Amino acid sequence: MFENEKRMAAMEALKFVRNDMRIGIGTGSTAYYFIEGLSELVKNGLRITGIPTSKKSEELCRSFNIPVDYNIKDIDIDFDGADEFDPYGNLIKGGGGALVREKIVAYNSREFYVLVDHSKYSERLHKFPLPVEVLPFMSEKTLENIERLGCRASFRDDKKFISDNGNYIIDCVFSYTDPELESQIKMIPGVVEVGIFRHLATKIFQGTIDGCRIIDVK
Ligand SMILES: O=C(CO)[C@H](O)[C@H](O)COP(=O)(O)O
Repeated sequence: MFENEKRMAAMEALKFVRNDMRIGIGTGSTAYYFIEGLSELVKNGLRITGIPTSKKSEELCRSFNIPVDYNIKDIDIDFDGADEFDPYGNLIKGGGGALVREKIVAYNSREFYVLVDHSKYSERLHKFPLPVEVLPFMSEKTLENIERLGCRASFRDDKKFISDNGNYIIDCVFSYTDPELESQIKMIPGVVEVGIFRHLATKIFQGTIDGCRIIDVK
């Protein structure tokens, strides 16, 4: 859905990539367009090092001959998609189950550029269930503890979905996903990471019917 908008967001963001940059490479269908476009630039001589946020994106990079290295201290810009964003640049991420690595890369990047289609915007985060990665150990209790915060929660694909880190994803339906929930959920033992990304995005590239809108996050 909205493939053209996703492609336009990715193409606009690619204009910010320069020689010798170390860049975070996201996960998902919008990130795919970014990786595809990046591979063309690399083919034409651009020198960059990529830090992929999932095994899938790493495989894609390698198949496109995009150099990959995880032993990088400074990441210039991270480019990734999102499931939902609000006017303050708060994000829900993890629809593809890659939230742990995505958050590590975003946190350690000087800039974090988010690539989305128009449908991802909400005045208040409520449309997309909040993904939470949890350890398998006593995960039923972890789910119960998360539900106590006021949501309906379920294991993704009845525990058949296993993250790149060997963990489960719990999808949590809140009537409103208050960004403040990030720290409350993270406090629960067994929780590895929460798909709320606050104070991380620096620019949002939102594909629209006739182009791409760039939002600078204050
Ligand atoms: O967080 C993610 C993966 O864990 C993705 O960035 C998010 O799900 C958006 O994906 P898409 O670009 O396919 O809509």
